[in-house]
Amino acid sequence: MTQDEMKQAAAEAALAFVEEGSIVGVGTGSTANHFIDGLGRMKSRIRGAVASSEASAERLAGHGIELFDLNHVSEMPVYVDGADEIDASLAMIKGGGGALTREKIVAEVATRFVCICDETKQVEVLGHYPLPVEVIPMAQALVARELSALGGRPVPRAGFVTDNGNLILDVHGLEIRDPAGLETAINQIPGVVTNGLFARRGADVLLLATPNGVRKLTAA
Ligand SMILES: O=C[C@H](O)[C@H](O)[C@H](O)COP(=O)(O)O
Repeated sequence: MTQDEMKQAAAEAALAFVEEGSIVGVGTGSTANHFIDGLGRMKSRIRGAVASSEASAERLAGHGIELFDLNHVSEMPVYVDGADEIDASLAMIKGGGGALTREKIVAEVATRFVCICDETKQVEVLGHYPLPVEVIPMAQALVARELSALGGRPVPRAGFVTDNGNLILDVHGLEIRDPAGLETAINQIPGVVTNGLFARRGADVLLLATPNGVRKLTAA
């Protein structure tokens, strides 16, 4: 089974978490794309979706799924998205595709966060995958210095601009023993929009695809 087939299997399993007549929170990335395609097949059974990126909005619209402005949505039973790394407590690193800020906003409104991953994303300690930090451009040098002081090696993502018009610093070399603490600490740096740690609000359910099927894990 290829990695992409595993991503698809996790995404298909997440369709069971979609409630009839609801507005669905939709993530970004190659795994979320499989979920969007599945959602397209059941579009008559949902009201619509809130997208976490321009790319996902375009794919959802391509399936004829109605898009809702988050400002007009007060109830969203589920948010479904992939991750770059996930640990046993279901804390994650996200933002490999640069969509971390909108993902965190949409996820916050949802009652339940369902993470869809292939087994390569599961780790004991977060941080091998570089941690993305979205930064307001004029603060880039300041934020880079502060991230270095926290023990990381920030590298600007060359030629990349987020959907919000900002930059991404990918922070290498972190061994993240306290994900919620580091999430808060980085978000305190002036000029940081948000960082890719999803620990204060991690996943509630992990659908982890393996060659032997999809395992369901829930947060303790
Ligand atoms: O910004 C992108 C997101 O956080 C993605 O959910 C994450 O990078 C995982 O992407 P993929 O499903 O393509 O591995």
